[in-house]
Parts: sequence; structure tokens; C-alpha cells
Amino acid sequence: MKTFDELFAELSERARTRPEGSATAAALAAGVHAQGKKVLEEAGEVWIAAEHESDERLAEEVSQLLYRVQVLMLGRGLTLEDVYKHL
Ligand SMILES: N=c1c2ncn([C@@H]3O[C@H](COP(=O)(O)OP(=O)(O)OP(=O)(O)O)[C@@H](O)[C@H]3O)c2ncn1[C@@H]1O[C@H](COP(=O)(O)O)[C@@H](O)[C@H]1O
Repeated sequence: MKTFDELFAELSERARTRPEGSATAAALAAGVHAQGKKVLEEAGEVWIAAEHESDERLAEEVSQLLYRVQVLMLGRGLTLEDVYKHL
């Protein structure tokens, strides 16, 4: 189990080192357009799960959306602080 901040730290490290076989390194290499499409896709899956699926499936889809949002943030070079200052 990991927190939002812990995942972001892990993905930041992947962005820095770009290890072979990393899903994050591949998603970052695909560019912001592809990263944005993934955010939209996962957001749609969250919506569908919220209306029609179990709590467990919804939680899984939300986790994937959080992951995709973090990848997009890294793709654009945003930090957690850049976002948190607006909360
Ligand atoms: N939380 C995630 C995570 N959520 C989703 N995904 C990726 O999203 C894919 C599933 O997304 P989709 O449903 O859109 O399916 P898809 O794109 O058709 O799937 P593929 O055909 O690409 O497998 C998974 O196969 C992963 O590639 C994730 N990839 C990585 N993480 C975490 O990120 C960290 C770093 O991972 P690596 O970069 O792989 O080292 C680790 O803690 C991982 O657990």
C-alpha cells in the first residue's frame, strides 16, 4: 500500500532514471497528448464504475486515474507543490 505522495516520489524516480520495462517511462516517452488521453480514458472508466460496478472495481479505477494524473503532471514537469498550493 502507498500514498499519493509516495507514488509521486516513485514515479519521479522513474522519470529521472527511465528504467527499461517501466510502464511510467514508456508513458512519459509517449508524450503529453497520449498522457492526456489516458487521463480522459481512466476518468470515463471511473464514471462507469461509479454508476455500475462494485466498490472494489471503483477503487481500482480511481487508483488508475490517480496514476495517470501523476504521469501527466510529470510529463508537464509539475510538482506536487504546484498542485497543492491550489487546494
Ligand atoms: N499504479 C500503477 C499503474 N496503474 C496503471 N498502470 C499502467 O496502466 C496499464 C493499464 O492501463 P489501461 O487499463 O489503460 O490498459 P492498457 O493501456 O490497454 O494496458 P497495457 O496493454 O498497456 O498493459 C497497466 O498495464 C500499467 O502499464 C500502472 N503502472 C504502474 N503503476 C505503479 O507505478 C509504479 C512504477 O511502475 P513502473 O513504471 O512500471 O516501474 C509502481 O508502483 C506501479 O505499481
